Amino acid sequence: MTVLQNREKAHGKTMVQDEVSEDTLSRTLEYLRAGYPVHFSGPAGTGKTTTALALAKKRKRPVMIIHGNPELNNKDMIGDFTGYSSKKVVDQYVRSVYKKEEHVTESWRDGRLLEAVKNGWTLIYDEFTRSKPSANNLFLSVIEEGILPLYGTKQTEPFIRVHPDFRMIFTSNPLEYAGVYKTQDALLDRMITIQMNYLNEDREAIIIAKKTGLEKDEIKMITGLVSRLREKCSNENGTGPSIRASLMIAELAKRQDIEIDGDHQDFQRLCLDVLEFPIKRLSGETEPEKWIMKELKNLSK
Ligand SMILES: Nc1ncnc2c1ncn2[C@@H]1O[C@H](COP(=O)(O)OP(=O)(O)OP(=O)(O)O)[C@@H](O)[C@H]1O
Repeated sequence: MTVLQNREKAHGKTMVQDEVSEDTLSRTLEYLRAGYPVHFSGPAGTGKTTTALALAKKRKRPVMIIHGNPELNNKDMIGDFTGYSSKKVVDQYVRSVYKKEEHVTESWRDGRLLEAVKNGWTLIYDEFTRSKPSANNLFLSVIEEGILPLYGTKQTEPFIRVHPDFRMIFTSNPLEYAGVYKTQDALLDRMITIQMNYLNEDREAIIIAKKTGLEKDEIKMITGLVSRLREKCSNENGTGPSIRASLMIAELAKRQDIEIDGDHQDFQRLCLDVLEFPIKRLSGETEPEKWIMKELKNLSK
């Protein structure tokens, strides 16, 4: 279970903000305040989780994170009995009298959703479409009726009421991604979906400069290279490498003191290592090294 007490840095996800992302955050914060769940949807590496964490931090409430996966079920969400605890008292104070009392109780552990709902926390449900749609049915009652049904839990109450401070932020990848389930329309209909897309090379360079301490102009060579390759991939009806690839190249070049120069052999090797496989995988291009080397030529100093 992941509970963040207003600590974005715990995931290394400190958000670098500019005017556009500040605007997104302030708009979505208003939606949350009004009680609507917010959903960030878009390709991998477009900053959905980073934005969700920064938004949750703005509420200044503890944050519970659930990561979507096909194994997730109602027991993870609501809770489960974890076993038995027993208490036995044997009283032989009077020798001729033998008195034995035994109490057995079941031990209950709250699930993640129940805990967040009860305490009025902010819930981030990251990549929620990776869970089976049936596991997400509970959210319909939470959003629509303001109750969390305690199905099949042997609890005496049939449901608990949602705390008035409880709020939800969802993130998801597009349906074409491997391992993503189609979400019930009824659930999508009840949230405000913000489409996230790749940032342009300038905005990516600002983020990476802040994260690595390298000069923005140098980083722009990397983000330019990656975004041109991304464009080529999308022309082939695929998706391309994300900001993560640019971040890897920048961090590794800095760490190994490699000059950011398209003619430099070590830099070429690094770019090929980072980019060849994702381009091949995402676009289906059989000779990605040719694309990369051609773009690197334009980066010569
Ligand atoms: N505004 C930003 N400030 C700081 N870092 C950022 C920002 N946007 C993206 N990043 C960095 O880019 C990378 C990808 O971001 P993030 O994990 O938020 O993307 P995502 O859309 O949730 O990806 P996925 O769908 O693969 O989970 C991370 O390393 C993150 O730290």
